[in-house]
Amino acid sequence: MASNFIYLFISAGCSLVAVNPFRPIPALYTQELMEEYHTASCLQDLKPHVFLVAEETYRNVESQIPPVNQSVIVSGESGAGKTWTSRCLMTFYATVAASSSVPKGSITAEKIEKRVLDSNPVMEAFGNACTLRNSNSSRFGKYIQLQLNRAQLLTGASIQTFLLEKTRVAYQAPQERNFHIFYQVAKGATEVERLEWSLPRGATFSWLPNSEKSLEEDNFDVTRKAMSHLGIDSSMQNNVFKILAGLLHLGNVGFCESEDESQPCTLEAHAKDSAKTASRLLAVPQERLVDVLSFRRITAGKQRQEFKKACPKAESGMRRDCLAKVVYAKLFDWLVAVINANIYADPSGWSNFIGLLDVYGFESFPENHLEQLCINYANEKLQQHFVSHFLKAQQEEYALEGFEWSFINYQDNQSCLDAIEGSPVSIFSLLNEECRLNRPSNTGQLQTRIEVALSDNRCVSQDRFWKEPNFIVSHYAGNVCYRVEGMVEKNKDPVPPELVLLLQRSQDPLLQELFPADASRSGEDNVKAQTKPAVVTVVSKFKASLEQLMEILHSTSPHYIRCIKPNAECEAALFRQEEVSLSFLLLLYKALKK
Ligand SMILES: Nc1ncnc2c1ncn2[C@@H]1O[C@H](COP(=O)(O)OP(=O)(O)OP(=O)(O)O)[C@@H](O)[C@H]1O
Repeated sequence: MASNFIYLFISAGCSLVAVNPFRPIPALYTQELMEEYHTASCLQDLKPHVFLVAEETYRNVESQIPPVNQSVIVSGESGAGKTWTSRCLMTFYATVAASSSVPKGSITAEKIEKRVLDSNPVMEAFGNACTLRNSNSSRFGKYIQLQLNRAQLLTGASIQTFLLEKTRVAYQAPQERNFHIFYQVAKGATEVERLEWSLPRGATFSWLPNSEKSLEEDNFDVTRKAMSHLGIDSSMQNNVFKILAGLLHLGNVGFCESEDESQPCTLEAHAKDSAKTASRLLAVPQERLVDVLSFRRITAGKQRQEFKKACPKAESGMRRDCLAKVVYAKLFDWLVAVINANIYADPSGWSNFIGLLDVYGFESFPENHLEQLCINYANEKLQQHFVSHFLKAQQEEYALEGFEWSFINYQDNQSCLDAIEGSPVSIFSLLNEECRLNRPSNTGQLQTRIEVALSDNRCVSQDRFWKEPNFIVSHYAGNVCYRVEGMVEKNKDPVPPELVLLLQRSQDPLLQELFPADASRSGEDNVKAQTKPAVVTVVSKFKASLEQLMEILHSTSPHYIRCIKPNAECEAALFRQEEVSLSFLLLLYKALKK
């Protein structure tokens, strides 16, 4: 890694491999180099580079040979450089697609490119966090469609996001941090804002761990400026930050164990002030806030009478966390919608697109939950897509060069996908059934059901030495053992209706927009009406959005950029053969089992 060589091609340009140098190499990303790739008469003569993929896709659109629309699928493990690579691609398109052909006096193209690029710092502030593996790790998947008109100019864009890791709002693993935006607000607020949001310097918040780490990402000004460019004015921004400050205070609302089960838990001594501030910032009555955290509503009998039951300490804590998660998730979706509204181009204004997909890589931790199952399922889907195109490109290359070859009869990962999402029975269908039956979840029983129902599928097994109920899925990238405990609850992702009602009645204009009251029903009726919601589970939603994405990808001409992390420590110029070769092994051979 002494040189600046970090890119190489495999398989007839079908896939670019990008090795993360973990140090800035400005010479690799200059305007001049961009220009060189953009104006080259023969792209084949140029060195592999992310700009080469960008230019190739751009020219493919210009050539109008079907499929005209292009997609660039950027993959790799956490910290491998996906976000960096996606940013490079966006910068390239924003530069070349807004070049000389813009008519004098027209600022539309420039405006749109600026907005598209400004979506990055905003999305990263709200959706990225410092983890053990990457100090700016994307905690959501992103597909951005860059829309081009007949003159090949960028006229608009749209962003689709997947599976935000919202649990991070209320729980951060040791040495990890919450989403960047919380630190930006806490560190960057002005003195006036500090007073307004009750954020004195040096204040401590349980949901703001490791704030002493100073990261480049803790730059509030950059986020604010980008939000302004995206049409979010300063009063709306303040509204957003006020809610975030409210969530930080909510995180400090701790409960004491109650000695009498029939009585609610009391607030910890210092938590009273936090509850007061949180309720002020979220514009909800303090007693109501404490009440919904301390009591569960139960409706029973023919008359659907409502009872209140005091929650034990752990449940009150869970309700507090749930409140924060639902607010943050809605806020994130709202932000994406606002960004989309500001970068959107009317369909009559564009004819083709280049889509960039930046999704979380394959995950395997000592303990794996529903989130990892969804992430790894998405990676299986993309792997299947990759393998089919990789082989196609390989065989076309052989044919072109006149090699004699016989068709590779590769074994794809269909049986693994069948195990996860197949019909009539799969892990997803069994999880959904448990949610539908709405019975007290019995993890041992669910493990047995998975074991029996999928006994014919060689991709599913159990770790019999682990006493917790589990199942192992043999993914293309390796075996992952998933913990059954908590999966059904996470799949339901329930939000107690009284929490929603609290937010619907907030006096805060943004919360009112995020949680509109059901106009057909009033007051307490709402609680009863919402006690039996139709269950749309997490896996069903995720599967549906992924299928929609795959449909788009299948309709485009795909290009792959596989980002490689050369060492786990994120050290500059350190290339660990054994770690890299493992990545290559996965990349090149695992998919091609004969
Ligand atoms: N081409 C590059 N040149 C210089 N630095 C790079 C390059 N690619 C990545 N990096 C460095 O590596 C870090 C991690 O990259 P990045 O955040 O893009 O990883 P990622 O694959 O998106 O990770 P995650 O899945 O956790 O979001 C970046 O913050 C940057 O410092």
